[in-house]
Amino acid sequence: APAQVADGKERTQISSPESVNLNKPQEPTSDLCLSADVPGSVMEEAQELPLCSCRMETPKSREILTLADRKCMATESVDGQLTRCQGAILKHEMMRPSNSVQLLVLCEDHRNGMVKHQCCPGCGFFCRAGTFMECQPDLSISHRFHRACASVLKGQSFCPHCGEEAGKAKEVTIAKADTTSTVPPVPALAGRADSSLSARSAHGLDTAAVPGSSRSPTTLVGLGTTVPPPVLQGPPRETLESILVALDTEKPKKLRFHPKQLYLSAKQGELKKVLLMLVDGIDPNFKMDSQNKRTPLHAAAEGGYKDICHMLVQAGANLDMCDEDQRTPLMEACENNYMETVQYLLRAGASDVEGFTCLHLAAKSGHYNIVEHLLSTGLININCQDDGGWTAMIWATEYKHVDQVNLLLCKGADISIRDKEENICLHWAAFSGSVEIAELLLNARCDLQAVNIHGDSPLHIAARENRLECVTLFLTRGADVFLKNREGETPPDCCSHNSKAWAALQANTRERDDKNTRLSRVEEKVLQSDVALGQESVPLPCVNSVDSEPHPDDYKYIPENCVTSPMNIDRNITHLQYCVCKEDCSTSICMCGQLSLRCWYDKRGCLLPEFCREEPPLIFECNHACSCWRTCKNRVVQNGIRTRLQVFRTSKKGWGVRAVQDIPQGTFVCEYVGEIISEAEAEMRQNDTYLFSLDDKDLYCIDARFYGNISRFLNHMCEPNLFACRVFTKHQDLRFPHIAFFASENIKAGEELGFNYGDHFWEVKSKLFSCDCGSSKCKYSSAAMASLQADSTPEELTAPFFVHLA
Ligand SMILES: C[S@@+](CC[C@H](N)C(=O)[O-])C[C@H]1O[C@@H](n2cnc3c(N)ncnc32)[C@H](O)[C@@H]1O
Repeated sequence: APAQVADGKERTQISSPESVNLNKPQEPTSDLCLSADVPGSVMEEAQELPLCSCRMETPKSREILTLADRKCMATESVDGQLTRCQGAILKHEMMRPSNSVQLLVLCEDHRNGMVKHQCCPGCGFFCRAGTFMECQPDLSISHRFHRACASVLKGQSFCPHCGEEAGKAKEVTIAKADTTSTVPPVPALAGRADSSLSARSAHGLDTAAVPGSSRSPTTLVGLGTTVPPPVLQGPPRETLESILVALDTEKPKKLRFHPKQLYLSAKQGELKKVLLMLVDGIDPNFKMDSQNKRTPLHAAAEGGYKDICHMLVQAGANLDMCDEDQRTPLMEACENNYMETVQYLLRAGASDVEGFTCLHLAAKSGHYNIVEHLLSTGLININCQDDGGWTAMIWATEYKHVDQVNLLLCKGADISIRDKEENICLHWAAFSGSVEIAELLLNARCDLQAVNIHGDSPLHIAARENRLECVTLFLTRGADVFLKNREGETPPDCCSHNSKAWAALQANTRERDDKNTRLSRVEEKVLQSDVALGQESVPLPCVNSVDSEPHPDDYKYIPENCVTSPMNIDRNITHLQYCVCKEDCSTSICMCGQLSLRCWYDKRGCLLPEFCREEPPLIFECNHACSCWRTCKNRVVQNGIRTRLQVFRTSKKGWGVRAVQDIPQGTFVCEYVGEIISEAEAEMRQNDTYLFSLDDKDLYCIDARFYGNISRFLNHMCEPNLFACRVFTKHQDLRFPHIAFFASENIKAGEELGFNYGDHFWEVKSKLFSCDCGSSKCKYSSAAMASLQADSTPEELTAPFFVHLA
């Protein structure tokens, strides 16, 4: 059942469709600015306030020296105008103001400036003339940086040298100093990136330019572009690919960044940093061990940073790399509803994985547009099943995404596909209680009678989950309320008795029972005109309108108890109490009232209203030692069956007995007749189905298995309409009373007759079957007995039981 299936199913809680819409993440656009608007948790994890490294030296690097042509690599920025120093180098140790810019070999003048914090840690350019910010933590030091290069954390700006609040820094302007040589302005990276992207667009890829590409070089500098000067001396329109290739050959061997930073920057949408790191040679396919071996492309796709995805792909990121959860970057974008990123990745050649696919994820997450787009590519199999056998239709159904179910139906999804436990999507609609989806599926001819490996139909599931609307829908569509699963449970057995679903199922069961009864009257077959073969005062027919079972003939009908071995019943007439009434024991002079022969019957032969049914007294009827007439009113049970009864085939309990006429309360209906045997004999009998104990100590009992009358067909009822009394007639041997059944209420013609078999019977038998009396107060249905079963010992299963007087 989905309850069972669902236990095995990976069940990540997701937001409801409503909350998904409300909280729908906006597709972010990458920006060259540091991502101060990245959610706090991500930032905290990733970003620490940087402190400058202006006073650190790094040993010389031969490659850099070659690149720098042994000239100072310092760049002065004066109000956006960049100039290169190119002064002579005395010391080869390299310096830089922060680890986010390239290491530089510097002339003595700039080495001094660096140590005095005159180089901006954000962009790596010197601030020695023009307008810039100055933070002065004490009188002896001043830290210079560009306003736009301030460190940003949680929306607050700080001095990138010391971390002081930038608010405390002041803007200073210093007159333009002489420069040793002037170089042309640094060409904008965006110009090259543009051409690179256009080159890709020729191959059908996204033509989106690097954000900020419209900015002027000055603005870029102001924002702190950190592309190192040597690289920027190339032709202004070269492609990104050529930059990367060039850098790959020219880059210093020692990397300036840890590969983890690429992942974190990709995750935070820091395009500029990503670019810088890629240029610096960081492996775009680096796998984060602490993040399930996810790659930067996973991180960028998860955040919907399409441009970063593009950069990573350009730099060689593998589109179909799976993390430890077998998730691809495309799946990340799908799950988080980033349509543009999904479109980009698909166009870039991303493919879906086997098993749990993007389509499953999008269907589960309720992203209609993504599902629609995935299907529109024609690359995705709409019916693909994941490792639980679940299809996108099943996921959308379980998570109640009605629109998606509709979409999948329109696109031809197969609704008969079974998962690993053989549930179809209608089981899942029942499980989640989505009546709207259930109706859509039924209208699409989904099989209402389909059962899973547990034998559960969708109605079983809806009942178990107390999904009233689904229960009602299924019942109106003709679901079988009597269908038993592998545990022998019908749908009503699956739900708790105070649930609304149970009430609905019960009402339906009765309705169907009534209908069956009405129909049965028409189609009923009379199998035997009289099971008693004329031995009773009234004929007792046997009918069947349920199945093809012939009338029961594996017993001998007897109208009175019999013995098969001597019981030594005391039949001595002198041992009898008797009355001396001269008439019919109804006159005022009747003495029976003073004897134990007290008459409990009214003149119709019914028990008097004051008769205690809960603890019935022994009834002594008048006998052949009495002086009253044979027709006296204290003789009822000994006169045998007078009520019109019928043996009939029930739908679930084998044979039963019903009234053919209305029976007033207190009427004697029939006696439990059979073979009187001892307890020892009963112990040896294999079949204990028809045993009825004659006393509380189980010394003797009646077995109606081989010899019996119509009472052997009376079934158990939790709300019985018969009750049993011990009655003495021709003998008064207290060990061997007659067991007589009287009507405990007014009974209508057609009603089944039954008595309460008692707790002892069900304690033993509930391990083998449950009660099908159908009463709303049933104590022994499978559900009600589940707890009792746990308490019983296995021996009880084999012990014979006796039906006792309740
Ligand atoms: C004394 S017999 C009653 C007649 C029986 N139905 C037959 O076809 O012979 C008792 C057996 O009937 C069945 N039975 C009686 N009452 C039942 C009930 N409420 N629910 C399920 N089975 C019942 C059980 O198999 C029980 O062992």
